[in-house]
Amino acid sequence: MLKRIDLRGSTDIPAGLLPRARFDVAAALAEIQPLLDAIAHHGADPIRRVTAERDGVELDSLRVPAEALRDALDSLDPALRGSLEEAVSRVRAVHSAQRRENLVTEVAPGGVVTERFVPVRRVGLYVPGGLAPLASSVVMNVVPAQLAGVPQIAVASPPQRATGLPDVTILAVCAMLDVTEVYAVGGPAAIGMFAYGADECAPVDMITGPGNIYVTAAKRAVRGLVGIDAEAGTTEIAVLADDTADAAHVAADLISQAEHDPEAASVLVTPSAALADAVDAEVKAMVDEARHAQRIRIALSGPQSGIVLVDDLEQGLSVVDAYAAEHLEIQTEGARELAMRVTNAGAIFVGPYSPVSLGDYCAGSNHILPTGGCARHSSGLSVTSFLRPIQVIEYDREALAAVSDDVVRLAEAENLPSHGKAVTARFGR
Ligand SMILES: NC(=O)c1ccc[n+]([C@@H]2O[C@H](COP(=O)([O-])OP(=O)(O)OC[C@H]3O[C@@H](n4cnc5c(N)ncnc54)[C@H](O)[C@@H]3O)[C@@H](O)[C@H]2O)c1
Ligand SMILES: N[C@H](CO)Cc1c[nH]c[nH+]1
Ligand SMILES: [Zn+2]
Repeated sequence: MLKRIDLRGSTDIPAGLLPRARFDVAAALAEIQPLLDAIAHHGADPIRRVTAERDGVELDSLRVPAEALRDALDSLDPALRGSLEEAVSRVRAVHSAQRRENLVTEVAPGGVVTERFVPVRRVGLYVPGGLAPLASSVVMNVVPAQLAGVPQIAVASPPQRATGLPDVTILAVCAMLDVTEVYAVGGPAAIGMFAYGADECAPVDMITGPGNIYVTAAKRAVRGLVGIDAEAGTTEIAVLADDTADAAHVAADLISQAEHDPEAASVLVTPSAALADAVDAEVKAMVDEARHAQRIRIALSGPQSGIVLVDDLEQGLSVVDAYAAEHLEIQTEGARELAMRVTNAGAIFVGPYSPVSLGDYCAGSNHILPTGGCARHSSGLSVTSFLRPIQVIEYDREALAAVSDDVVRLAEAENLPSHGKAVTARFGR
């Protein structure tokens, strides 16, 4: 089911040889740009129209009423509530450590630069709810935003056909975390609503959260007007494994992420042809038993998935760095040491007992992670995603005088003498 790419004997890793989806974010952007333009010009009407067409829901108000949030929490199964609370407490533990104190540096006597970490004022958090209602993505979005001190938090998630509201567990988690501003809007329409404002929803300053390729494209389109986190699009897993790995575990992990989307990518990188054969056999046996067998089969047999054969773990490391997966599992001898040498990955899962699905819910790490190679330059969602460092510069007379000749010389070198004069004017020169 998984195609083979044989890189053994290659000295370089041509990007075109690595498994990637054919339909990319740029192509999706062309499809949804007219919807974004319509929302920018006409507000809620195009949102109502696309929601009726695609989600089968005629929206009256975009906003979820407060009583629906309360009812959802009241009806939440106690065991599920306990598991959600466990997830929240682990995510809070890890993310609390990311909070930042002001940094004060005395650059020279009397010359101080203070770096203040200021939270974004208003954020729109997207929670997927198309193929699966990702209540855990409420936790992964809201907890870091709250710890950063963001004063206004709005959440959007697609309405479900049966209720006309977002999934009931998603609503319950919003209520659990004291989020009261929730919208029954999904996909690129939600991103447009957050960016431009519509009806009751005032425009936000930043949009975060995962979603399908159209959500990702919409985030790319509005970037600049608003801030965004990484492009956290269609799920990917890469597993770097040698013959110490358990083929059944590797297969289960590849399948777990393929379950998200027919476009999801599952890639095994291994120097062991025997492991490759064993994983392939396990995958074939397991897929038929899976609840979402059809979706998984499409994902695993698509051009975005496959098994890459390498000479050794060193070449494997180069391949996974070039691929820059959202999730990278390392199931090899000396896995921790290898993990510390990886430079490009959204998150790294080390050893036989750290599967990606642990990180999806309960590791304490964040599951909103960069996809499509964006892990080369972006990172997963964190408290710092919601904080902007603002530098405050404060020099006294003596400190400015001490460095004035340098400023004048540097300004002259750039043919900007008035810059120098703005300093010397303070000393009657
Ligand atoms: N990278 C990450 O951090 C991460 C985390 C969790 C999930 N994910 C990914 O999130 C995605 C969730 O996708 P999903 O589809 O299940 O839910 P979704 O909520 O992202 O998208 C569904 C919504 O999009 C709308 N929509 C779909 N196509 C559209 C189009 N062409 N124009 C306008 N609206 C459109 C639907 O009507 C619906 O409202 C999956 O691909 C999953 O792999 C990524
Ligand atoms: N694996 C997803 C990130 O790509 C996150 C998730 C949420 N629920 C289950 N999984
Ligand atoms: Zn997952």
